[in-house]
Amino acid sequence: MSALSRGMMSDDANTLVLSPVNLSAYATRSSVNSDSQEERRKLAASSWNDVCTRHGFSIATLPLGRITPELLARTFDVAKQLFTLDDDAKMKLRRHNPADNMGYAPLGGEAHDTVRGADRKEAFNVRSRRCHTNDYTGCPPDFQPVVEEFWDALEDTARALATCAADAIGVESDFFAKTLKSWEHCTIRFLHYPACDFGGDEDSSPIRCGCHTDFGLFTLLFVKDGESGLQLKAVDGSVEHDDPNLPWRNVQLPASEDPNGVVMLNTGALLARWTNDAWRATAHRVVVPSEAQARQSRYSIAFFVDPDPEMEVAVHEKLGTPKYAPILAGEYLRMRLDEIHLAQKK
Ligand SMILES: O=C(O)CCC(=O)C(=O)O
Ligand SMILES: [Fe+2]
Repeated sequence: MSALSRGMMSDDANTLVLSPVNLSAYATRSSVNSDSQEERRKLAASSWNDVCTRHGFSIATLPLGRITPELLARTFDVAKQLFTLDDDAKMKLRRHNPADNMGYAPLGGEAHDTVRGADRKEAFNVRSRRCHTNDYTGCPPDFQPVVEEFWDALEDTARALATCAADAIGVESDFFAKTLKSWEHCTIRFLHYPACDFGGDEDSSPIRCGCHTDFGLFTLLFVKDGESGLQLKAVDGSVEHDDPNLPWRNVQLPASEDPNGVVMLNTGALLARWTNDAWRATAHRVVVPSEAQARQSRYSIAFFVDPDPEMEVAVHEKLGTPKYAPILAGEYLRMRLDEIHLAQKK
């Protein structure tokens, strides 16, 4: 467990301790629609709203719906087995291209930050089995069943969070959730950042994941053992991308949280656009903060939640004069994915 990620420090210019938001009233199905349930939902929506109007990152404690610490641990185990395959075996899992965004993506395949160079990460992407054929040939035997169980749990929870987001910004409860039917554009991305050289400080060390904002509605991010390295820029006003005037801040979990029992929630650029910038999309990156961190692997799992591609993303009339023209969700995602792959070719 990383001491760095669970320090006793409070917020300062260099660190941001993520606020826990209690979303269980949304994630746990209850047949009883009691007043207290209603109160808990209101509290959840308003506390998530409070974070997201400042920056997009918060945490929720597991279990959240069917996402339990136990299922998460099993999922990390199979992901680790996959990344521990030898290089030849992993190259056979390579099905990654901009059009389908599935399968293995080797080291050096993506650059978010063209100045710092390619990300020091390898990834394996899985998409909804209802719309896509994930090819698990060559994966460890338990990978597919565990990942499918995890996917189903993620879907349920993401739908609940979409409802909470709509309540939080004061539009119809199903405003976002009704755009999540096919899950066609959602992706689970398993990430492994292997051990690497340490250059003396984070700026002269390899970048594990370059500066970016997530594209979609929101991302559920799980970081094994809460390993450090994640940094963000808490934005002010309508800044979405990397503003050189804002400092990078190290993300920390509250000391009271078990790092393997939380999920980080991160709102994406599409949601910022959809809420007319009422909610933030926050630039973030993963660096190598110390020699000790450089010496070890870092594992994380991101579930990128994107509306179905044919859904129109138009600012709700309750959210003021639209700053953005309506766009189809699929068109928007394609535009953002192309940006990464173009940057990589530069
Ligand atoms: O691995 C992490 O902690 C963050 C990964 C991330 O931001 C991403 O893949 O979009
Ligand atoms: Fe991200």
